[in-house]
Amino acid sequence: MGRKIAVVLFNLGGPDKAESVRPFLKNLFRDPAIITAPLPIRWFLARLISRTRAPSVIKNYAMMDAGGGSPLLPETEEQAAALQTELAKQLPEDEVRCFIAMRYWHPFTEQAAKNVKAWGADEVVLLPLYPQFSTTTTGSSLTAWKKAYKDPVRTVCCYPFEEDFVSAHVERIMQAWEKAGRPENVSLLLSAHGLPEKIVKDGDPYQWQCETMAEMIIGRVPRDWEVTACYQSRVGPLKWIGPPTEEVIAEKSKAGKNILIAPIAFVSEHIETLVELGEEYRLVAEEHGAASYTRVEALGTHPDFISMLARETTEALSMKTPMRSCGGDRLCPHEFSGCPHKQPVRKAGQAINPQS
Ligand SMILES: C=CC1=C(C)c2cc3[nH]c(cc4nc(cc5[nH]c(cc1n2)c(C)c5CCC(=O)O)C(CCC(=O)O)=C4C)c(C)c3C=C
Ligand SMILES: [Fe+2]
Ligand SMILES: [Fe+2]
Repeated sequence: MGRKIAVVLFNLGGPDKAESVRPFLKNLFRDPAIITAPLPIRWFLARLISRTRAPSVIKNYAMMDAGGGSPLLPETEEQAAALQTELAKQLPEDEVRCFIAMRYWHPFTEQAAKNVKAWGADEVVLLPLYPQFSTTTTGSSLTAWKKAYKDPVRTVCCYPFEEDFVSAHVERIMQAWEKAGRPENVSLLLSAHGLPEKIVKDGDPYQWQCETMAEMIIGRVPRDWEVTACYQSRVGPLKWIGPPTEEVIAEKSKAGKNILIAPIAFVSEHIETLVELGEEYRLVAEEHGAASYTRVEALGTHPDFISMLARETTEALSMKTPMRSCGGDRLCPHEFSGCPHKQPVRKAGQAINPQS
């Protein structure tokens, strides 16, 4: 008799309809991983920000073809189904089921934990749909999971340097370039969701992982392309990491470039790709005279991405330690105290090999 293996896919979650936008935002801004202020202040800020932000955000959600809500859940369900099929092939002796655990909207992490328990899993693998580790995303989901599920689990923390993951991105980029008519004078923007600078200064490895991954992509696209890693979706008054995607678009547009823009920290389509990259930033490019503007699609169920997720899962199942990165053990250099691998710690300055 084989094992019952639960693979829990972490994602952010998105409102399912216009009325859910405000409570969804409230959940997000109440999270201490997002706003670090003490509890009463955080709850006050969450109420305030969700109330003031909701009207404009509702308009943006309405621009997508998802009934006033986010397409994130159906997109994640497709990925879960594809991964379950792939894992069934790779682990024919076992029974594998994928569960979705969203952080700020249904199906919530707590519900996913109950479902995993009720199913009677022998093994649980936590697999974030965030390729790069951030304390604000995977870290926050891990905290919520640990509160809800007390039995031992295995965790894949991140996979930003996985060969198939990087090459799937390069394939999507080259396909978009072909579809745009193979223009010359290209400026490729590798855009990731931003973070407040303070979170990175406090040891969050997300920016380092995004930019090291961007270097790997740069090595694989035509040499004459200009490539810039940049950060989108700034929220609130704090200083965020940069350069901001919007500013890079304006600058490259003024120079008459053919802009290709690829999301490198999102693996599915949602408000940040369809509306922000697809609509808002397109207007910025047009306004500043870009020769063309092409949005590269997110990976979705790209077969190489799904088989990479399956491989990470099976590797995690065969490891002696409960936490895995795409490099096996700890990927992040010593200075990133936010890395969830506490042991072993790399010494400062020790070279890393992203592909090892
Ligand atoms: C790479 C993944 C993400 C990081 C890092 C991240 C950090 C982060 N996000 C906010 C605030 C918001 N994010 C919102 C939407 C959103 N964020 C991510 C991913 C990351 N966030 C995704 C996938 C989505 C889309 C969800 C969907 O509904 O489709 C939103 C809601 C939209 C809006 O109001 O603009 C907010 C707010 C902060 C403050 C933050 C780091 C501190
Ligand atoms: Fe976000
Ligand atoms: Fe790490």
